Amino acid sequence: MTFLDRILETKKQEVKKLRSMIPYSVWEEKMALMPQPNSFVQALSNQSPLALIAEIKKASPSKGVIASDFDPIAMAKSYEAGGAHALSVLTDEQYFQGSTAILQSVRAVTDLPILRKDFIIDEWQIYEARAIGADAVLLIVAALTDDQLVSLYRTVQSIGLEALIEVHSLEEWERIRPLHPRIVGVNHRNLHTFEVDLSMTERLSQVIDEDILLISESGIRDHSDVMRVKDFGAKGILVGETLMRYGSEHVKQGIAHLLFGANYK
Ligand SMILES: O=C(O)c1ccccc1NCC(=O)[C@H](O)[C@H](O)COP(=O)(O)O
Repeated sequence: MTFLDRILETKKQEVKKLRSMIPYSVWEEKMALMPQPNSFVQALSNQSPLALIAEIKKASPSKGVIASDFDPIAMAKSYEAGGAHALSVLTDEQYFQGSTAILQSVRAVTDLPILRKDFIIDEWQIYEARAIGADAVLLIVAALTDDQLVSLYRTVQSIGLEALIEVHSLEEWERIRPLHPRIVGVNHRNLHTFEVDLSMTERLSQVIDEDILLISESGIRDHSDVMRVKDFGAKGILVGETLMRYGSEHVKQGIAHLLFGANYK
């Protein structure tokens, strides 16, 4: 069993339990009260030098606890003040120490578009995402069959959310191409070994259509990495650990260093 299989097995059990506790009608009522989602794609388009999705991430399977003094609200405010164009919030509890409550608390303090970062396998999670204030959800191609991808993507669109569809290989890109996504995430982290390979963006940017917003994800450590993926063709980056390690007091400067380099004043 691979690590991804393990996560998906846990997720299946979690969703089964939650589905039996909270029926769809609860989300339907809550969704009706929510304001229109903020467009993730719009917020990330045409940004210079590229768009930044800043991630709120307390811990991860590859690194353990990243932020021991985790304060998601302070972090969200600092990300916004530092110029992030959108936020990503981990809601998986078991492997990332995230939660839907964290996403809701972040929603209350920012108008930036929020991506619900989780292992989405069931439409129930998409309705929940909309009801708690997310504007977009992550769909990981490696975690889904073609039928699931089509059906979950349609559900996302039917309730006015957007999907960041994440690929790790050329084969996965070919699987989602017929969906004509507007935004695609290329994840540099191998989900089995956790190794990070930035050249994944280079390889995939050669085949991903020019008009698609290509977001480079994972393992981006400094300005030279940012420039590297930008040169490869990325239009945006998704960064968690590097920014989280600055802490909310220093992350504004961290974003400037990441995007503009050491000479930034
Ligand atoms: O971060 C992990 O260790 C991880 C392990 C297994 C599956 C997914 C994982 N991360 C999810 C992400 O996609 C990252 O949180 C995101 O791309 C940010 O990465 P980073 O900047 O390296 O924190």
